[in-house]
Amino acid sequence: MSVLLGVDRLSVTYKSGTPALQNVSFAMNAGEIVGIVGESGSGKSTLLRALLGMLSDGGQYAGGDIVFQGKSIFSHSQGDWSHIRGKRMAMVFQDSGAYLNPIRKVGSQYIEAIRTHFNISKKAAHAMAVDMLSQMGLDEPDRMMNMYPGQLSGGMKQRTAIAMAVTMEPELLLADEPTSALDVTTQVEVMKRLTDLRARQGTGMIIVTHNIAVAAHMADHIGVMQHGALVEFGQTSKIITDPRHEYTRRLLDAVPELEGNANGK
Ligand SMILES: Nc1ncnc2c1ncn2[C@@H]1O[C@H](COP(=O)(O)OP(=O)(O)OP(=O)(O)O)[C@@H](O)[C@H]1O
Repeated sequence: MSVLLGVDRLSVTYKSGTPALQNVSFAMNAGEIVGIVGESGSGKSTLLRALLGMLSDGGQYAGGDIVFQGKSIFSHSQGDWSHIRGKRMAMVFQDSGAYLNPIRKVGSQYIEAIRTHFNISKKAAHAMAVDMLSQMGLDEPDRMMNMYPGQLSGGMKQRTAIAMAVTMEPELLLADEPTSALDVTTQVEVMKRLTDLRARQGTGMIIVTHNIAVAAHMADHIGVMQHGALVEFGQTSKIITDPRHEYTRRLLDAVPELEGNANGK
């Protein structure tokens, strides 16, 4: 398997002085799912934004390197990088669905997004969009294309946003709490669709979640963050059965039903 992403001693600080990432290192292969867990403020969102080259205001790289498909992201020109972003690497947020343009029909914004990356007809883009909406488990995707975002439920909007992000068949999908604003049934459904997508398209994913049980269920590797540091990173089965770090044990203890819980609770 080829290495998709290598993160080497990455550090990020905010102008406020907060060291948000401290010497974070890990690597993942193409088509793998990595789950990143940790408490609020531990640096999970900062990590995803840093990987995408999109630190929020006041954030700056303070050391280290990010190598995506064999090339440091810092060696790309701005233009090349924005092309990579959105096609080979895509991101979805907890409330991505809320960012759909409310005054344009779903279909017209979806088709436009596809055609900025693929030189294809509107008709072909329409077919691609409908196919991906149905793969995300949305009924009547043809009808949805003619609707405005305001006519869709929160779950439908979020699934549409995820569909739009993965239509370009990115090699890496960065997902920041992609389902936490959804009801539990929809969460399970969307997570299942994401694992199906990996099986079908070989999409590598980094999924940030508060919930180590979700990570344990989906991910091949789990990374645990605390105070900006990646305190533990390893194979999911190993992290669950033999956690090295006290903080990981505490996270696992909070989900007693998890199979293989180290303490057997
Ligand atoms: N734009 C910003 N300016 C200044 N400090 C920031 C900014 N964004 C995040 N931080 C700080 O950086 C640290 C890491 O924040 P980050 O949002 O990455 O954590 P997180 O693990 O994603 O938290 P959550 O689970 O609540 O989203 C925190 O101390 C936070 O206060």
